[in-house]
Amino acid sequence: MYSVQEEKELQKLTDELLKFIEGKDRSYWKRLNKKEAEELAEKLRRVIRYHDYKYYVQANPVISDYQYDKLFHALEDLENAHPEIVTPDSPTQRISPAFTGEFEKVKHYAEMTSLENTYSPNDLKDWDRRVRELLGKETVEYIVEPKFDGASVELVYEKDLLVRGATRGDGVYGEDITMNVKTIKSIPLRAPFSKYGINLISIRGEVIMPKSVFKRLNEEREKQGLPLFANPRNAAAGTLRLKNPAEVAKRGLDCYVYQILYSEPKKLCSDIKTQKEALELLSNCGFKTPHIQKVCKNIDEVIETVLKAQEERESWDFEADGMVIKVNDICAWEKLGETMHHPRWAVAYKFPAKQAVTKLVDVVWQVGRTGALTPVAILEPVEVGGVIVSRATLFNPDFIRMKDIRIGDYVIVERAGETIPYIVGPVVERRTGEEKEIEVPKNCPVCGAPIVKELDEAVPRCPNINCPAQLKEHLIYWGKVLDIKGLGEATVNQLMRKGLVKSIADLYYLKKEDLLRLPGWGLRKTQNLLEQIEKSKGAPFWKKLTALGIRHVGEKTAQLLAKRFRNLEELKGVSFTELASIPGIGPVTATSIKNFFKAEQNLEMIKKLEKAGFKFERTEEEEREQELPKPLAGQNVVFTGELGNFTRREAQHIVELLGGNPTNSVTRRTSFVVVGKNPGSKYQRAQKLGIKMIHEEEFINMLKEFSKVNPEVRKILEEKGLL
Ligand SMILES: NC(=O)c1ccc[n+]([C@@H]2O[C@H](COP(=O)([O-])OP(=O)(O)OC[C@H]3O[C@@H](n4cnc5c(N)ncnc54)[C@H](O)[C@@H]3O)[C@@H](O)[C@H]2O)c1
Ligand SMILES: [Zn+2]
Repeated sequence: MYSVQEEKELQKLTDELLKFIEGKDRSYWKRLNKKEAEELAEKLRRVIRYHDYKYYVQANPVISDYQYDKLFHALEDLENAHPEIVTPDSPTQRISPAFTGEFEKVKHYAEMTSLENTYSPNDLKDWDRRVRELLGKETVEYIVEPKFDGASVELVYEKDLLVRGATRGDGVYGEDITMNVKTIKSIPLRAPFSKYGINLISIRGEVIMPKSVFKRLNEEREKQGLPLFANPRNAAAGTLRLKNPAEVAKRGLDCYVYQILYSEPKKLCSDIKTQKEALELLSNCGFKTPHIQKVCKNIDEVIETVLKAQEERESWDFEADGMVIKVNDICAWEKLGETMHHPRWAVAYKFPAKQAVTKLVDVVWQVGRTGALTPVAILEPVEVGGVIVSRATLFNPDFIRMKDIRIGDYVIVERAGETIPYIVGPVVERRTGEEKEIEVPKNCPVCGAPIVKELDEAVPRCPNINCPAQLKEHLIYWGKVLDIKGLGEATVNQLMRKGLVKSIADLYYLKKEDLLRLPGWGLRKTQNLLEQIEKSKGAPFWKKLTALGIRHVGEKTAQLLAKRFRNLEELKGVSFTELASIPGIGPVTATSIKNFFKAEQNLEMIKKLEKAGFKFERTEEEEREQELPKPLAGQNVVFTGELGNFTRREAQHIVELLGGNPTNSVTRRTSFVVVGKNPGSKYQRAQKLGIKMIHEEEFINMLKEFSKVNPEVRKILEEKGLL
């Protein structure tokens, strides 16, 4: 959507505007003439739209919320001072659209607006005064709830059944994410609304990722060398947009609901009179509602409540970025109405950001267990929300480039709950000219191997399989893939600690005497391990390739490669272009393979392995199989539904044996679809695309025919009693 050049320019404009609007108020905006006001407004709109895109669509904001709100308020004030310059597409006139384009658009039952933000008790008093004036009342009763920091959703129930879940989108239209929403355990699939005389109801809530879950997810991602989520909100929003509901289900999302948007035949105001009553109804129907929902008789009590919550929020298991104050009387909502952007009957009180400014002294690069290099900022120690912070993550080099962070800069550090402290950005105004650019090291800080970059990732990596930072992981993986019993984590730890294994190849030079000297190692155990290691020399070529742990070369890819190349020499010798053009490989995997063989350390290890008799070449059995006819060669086969005679994995394996390519999704390139019992959405998709479909029986008949030429397949069919 935005080119790198445009992004740079917009970042620069953002900084200029933030500086420019600082300390300016309504009286200043009033003094501008129409042309000046228009020009300034257009600039503000451009940067706000850009930050909306980063925040809502990419879930990757590049300025703090506080800075964003400053820009937004400036635009609001400017437009208020010059009503004639307002355009219908101004961000103040509508909720920023957040459509990925990957889901179907649906219209909400009622508009899902945003909230007005306030930052101090005084702001709240002003807001209360306006509410009382508009309602013509001495005092107004409010209700205070946490402001959950997640992704807003609309849930629709018809005759007690959950029929739809949608994102907020642009407030009027959202995206249909029903499949994903259904995987969230705290959202009931059936809720007894009919007991309360409701046939149809649309409710609003927030899907969040609990802090504890978020922490685990990021730890997991770090292990896998995947980019980390900056905070639970991004993680929740990102998860809801996954295309695979099974993956969503694994992520441990939670949901709190806090508003009835629409219901029938029971109506808001006439039947459901207060927000408190609405929350109780939702709770009685089995939903999670805010754990704080305090009714306050006036604004002073509200202020007391929000300040108390501000103290306690660290102990909540979800992230909240403030509290929401609503007029309790629902009939008053209509009287107060709303702007294009937010209701007048509710307001958010934002907790002060846990931010601080300090000096970036240095950047060190950490090598993760998968070889990923992560830049870590070394800071002059500073207190952020009650904790002393001296290190913060800079995520990856792209992040550093995007924000133009330099060594010696004063930087804004933010910490949100369980989140690792991170750098929001530099304080450009405080630059002296002495700052230095941050460079990605050319060599691994742990082992010295030249650093490589994969095509699809922002992370630089150390490609050396024997890099001390990675060796342990690789040894365990090696043992697992080659089925070396006894080479588990405990043994690997022992071998590494005693210095017996400094490289994978060392496994094949282990001596009986050395092992016997290890605590707890008798003759049996020692012999077993040595035998297992010896046996691994006879593993198929494709398994040996898998064991190398080259990024993007899992079992399937390794099998492809082993079919194409007889040995490692052939694979090493092939050009990038040729490698990348093999179906199922592509440029990303090809780059990764080439990178692997670029590291001297890896080549040396392979030599050492071969010297010990561990040969990277096809076994006789693999050669024989290679010569069998491949009747499904070049065909992409998809399975849907349950098969009676095979597991999904078995069926896919048979297709592979016959030279075919089992894939998981139906596209125009699919050759045919095998349909089992209760087929899923792939069935409809195949129908729509006019792809050939066969039933399991036909599939088996086909296999019977092929088994005449392929003994492997014959063996499987015989074992299953199908021949
Ligand atoms: N940093 C950036 O680049 C950037 C960009 C765009 C937006 N933002 C931030 O997002 C804000 C706008 O986002 P927004 O429109 O989602 O508004 P918001 O997050 O400030 O507040 C409104 C949201 O609060 C949620 N909410 C949580 N608990 C609630 C409760 N109990 N009752 C009612 N609503 C509740 C709702 O989903 C609602 O959409 C901005 O003010 C800014 O802080 C930041
Ligand atoms: Zn290294």
